Amino acid sequence: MEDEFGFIRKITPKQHHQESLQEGIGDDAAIWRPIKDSEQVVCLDTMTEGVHFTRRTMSPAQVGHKALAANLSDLAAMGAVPEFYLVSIAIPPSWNENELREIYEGMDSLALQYSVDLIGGDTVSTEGPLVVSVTVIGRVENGVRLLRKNARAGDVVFITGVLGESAAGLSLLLNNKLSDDVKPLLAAHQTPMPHIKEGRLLAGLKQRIALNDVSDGLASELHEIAEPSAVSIEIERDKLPVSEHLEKFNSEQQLNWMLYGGEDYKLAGTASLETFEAMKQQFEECDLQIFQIGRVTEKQSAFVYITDSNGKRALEKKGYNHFKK
Ligand SMILES: Nc1ncnc2c1ncn2[C@@H]1O[C@H](COP(=O)(O)OP(=O)(O)O)[C@@H](O)[C@H]1O
Ligand SMILES: Cc1ncc(C[n+]2csc(CCOP(=O)(O)OP(=O)(O)O)c2C)c(N)n1
Ligand SMILES: [Mg+2]
Ligand SMILES: [Mg+2]
Ligand SMILES: [Mg+2]
Repeated sequence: MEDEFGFIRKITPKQHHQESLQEGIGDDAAIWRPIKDSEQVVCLDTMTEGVHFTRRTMSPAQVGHKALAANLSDLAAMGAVPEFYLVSIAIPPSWNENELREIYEGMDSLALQYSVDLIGGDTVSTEGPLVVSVTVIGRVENGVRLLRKNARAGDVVFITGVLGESAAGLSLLLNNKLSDDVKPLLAAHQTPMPHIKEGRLLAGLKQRIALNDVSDGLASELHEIAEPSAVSIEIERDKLPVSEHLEKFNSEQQLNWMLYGGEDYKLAGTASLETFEAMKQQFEECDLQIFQIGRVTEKQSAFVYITDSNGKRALEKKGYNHFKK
């Protein structure tokens, strides 16, 4: 690596897509003009080598893709349109300049699909593992609040896609079981696509909807809705859609990945039956998936249950947890 200034020059975009951008990379900070009648939405997620990826599980371009995708997924869970992103990267000596460029290429090609502009960041060296933090900024129409606390008794619980593929992909990568037929599972882990379009459809309904993206696993995300909403949630085992790519694994393994695997980046939420019917119709028209998997109940607060042929049991708030291993 020559020096950080040369590196920054190389990763600076030659053009931008958001007309609201006034000043991007190159000064002390970026400036943009918020669009009328909309509110700003912002979030940040980090990927650390050894925790979120290893050299064996992900290529540099995939690390870049996924770091941005995980953030876009949080904007999707707020129903927002993504506009800008910033990247902080802490670089150990073991990563060369080509690999770092590939990380940015991975981000860039995903960013292009949503016309999201890179407008800043920070570059530092470290003796620790590689750490990439991405901040994304977006907008949502005034007053749209797809909040975790919005669930109410009687609501339908839904998800916008199948779950468990990413965890299955990770398991195959870690156990070196790589054949052509598992490629979709590897892709689910390495290059997940955020459900921006789904989030925008949900925002467009202008109804009360509780929403969360699935980063830590369905069980954990449903608790994150149940707790602030002070409701309980019951899902049905038989209603959880099983990915065709998971069919060859046994039912217990499938369920474990679906409930606790995480990094699916699909959306999970609740809405009234009436809103859900409207949702279903719009998703169908756009050829997008949505599945009803359960109901919100009012009994005891903040429990999540699953029912199957053996009856009903409580689901722990288990899933990926950085401080419990
Ligand atoms: N270190 C931190 N400092 C400040 N806020 C944080 C920090 N970590 C997480 N948060 C905030 O806590 C909330 C939950 O974060 P998190 O569980 O990471 O959500 P998600 O799974 O959607 O990424 C978010 O509002 C996030 O911005
Ligand atoms: C090598 C490796 N081991 C384990 C995992 C699994 N994993 C790491 S972090 C994580 C959860 C999601 O990351 P987090 O930082 O909690 O994102 P957030 O919930 O803030 O979006 C999972 C399932 C992985 N991706 N790679
Ligand atoms: Mg987070
Ligand atoms: Mg989230
Ligand atoms: Mg998490």
